[in-house]
Amino acid sequence: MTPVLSLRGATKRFGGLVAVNELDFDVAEHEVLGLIGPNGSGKSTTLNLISGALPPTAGTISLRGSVISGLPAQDIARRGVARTFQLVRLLPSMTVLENVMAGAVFGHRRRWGHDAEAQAMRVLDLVGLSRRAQAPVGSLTYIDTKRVELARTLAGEPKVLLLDEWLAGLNPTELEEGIALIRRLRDEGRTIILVEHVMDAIRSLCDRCVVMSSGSKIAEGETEEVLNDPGVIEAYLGVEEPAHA
Ligand SMILES: Nc1ncnc2c1ncn2[C@@H]1O[C@H](COP(=O)(O)OP(=O)(O)OP(=O)(O)O)[C@@H](O)[C@H]1O
Repeated sequence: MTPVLSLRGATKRFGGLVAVNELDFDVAEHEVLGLIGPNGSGKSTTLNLISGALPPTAGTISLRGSVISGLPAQDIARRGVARTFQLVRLLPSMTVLENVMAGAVFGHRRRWGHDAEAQAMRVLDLVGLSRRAQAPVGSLTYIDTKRVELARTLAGEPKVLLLDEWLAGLNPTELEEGIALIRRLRDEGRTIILVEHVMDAIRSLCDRCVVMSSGSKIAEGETEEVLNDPGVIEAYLGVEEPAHA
C-alpha cells in the first residue's frame, strides 16, 4: 500500500550546516510515528520541510505518491498536511470558536459559514473545550491554548497531523490529559508524526520511531526496540551533562 507520507533523501542545509541529511522514512495510514532525537538533531526542520515552511535543499517528500516538496506551505496544507507549532500561534483578539473556524475554512476540506462552525464545534468537543467556545483566546490557560491550536489543525480534516512538541511545558496533570487526548486521536485512526521529548508519551503513543542525531537518521523501528538501541541511548547521553560533573 502507498504510504501516506514518504521522505526520500530529504536534505536541508543552512549555509555550511546540514540540519537534515538525506532523510528517508515512510508513514503508513493510521500510524503514529515518533520523530525523536537530542536537541538540535533536525526534528523541527524536518517538520518544516514536510509542511513547506522551508523548501528542502535536496530530496523529495510525497503525500500519497504525489510530490509536495517545493510547493508553497498553503498548498501543502490544502492537500492535507497540518501542524502545530512549538510556540502556540493563535489570533489573540478572536474567540476560541473563531480561531478554530479559521482552521476549517483554510484547511484540507474547505468549509464555510454554518458548516465551518459545526465542524469547529465538533473538534472543540473532541479536545474538551466546547464550553469555552465563546471565550476570548487571551483568557485561556496554557493547556487550553494548546487545545485550541490542536482543534484548529483538526478542523481542516488533515490526512497527516504534525505535532511539534505539543506536550512541552505542561505540568504533570496536564501532561496526563494531553497524552490521553493524543491517544484519542490515535484511536480514531489518524496519521500523526509526533516530535516529542517526553519519553513516556513516545512509549505510550507511538507504534514506531525514527531517531535523528546531527541531522541524520540513526535508527528506525518499533518504539521499544529503538529506545533500547545502544546507538540511540548513546546519542541521547552524549548531549547530557555528566552525572558527576
Ligand atoms: N532557520 C535556520 N537557520 C539556521 N540554522 C537553523 C535554522 N533552523 C534550524 N537551524 C539549525 O539546524 C539544526 C537543527 O535544528 P532543529 O530545530 O531542526 O532541531 P530539533 O531537533 O528540532 O531541536 P529541538 O529538540 O531543540 O527543538 C540546529 O543546529 C539549528 O541551530
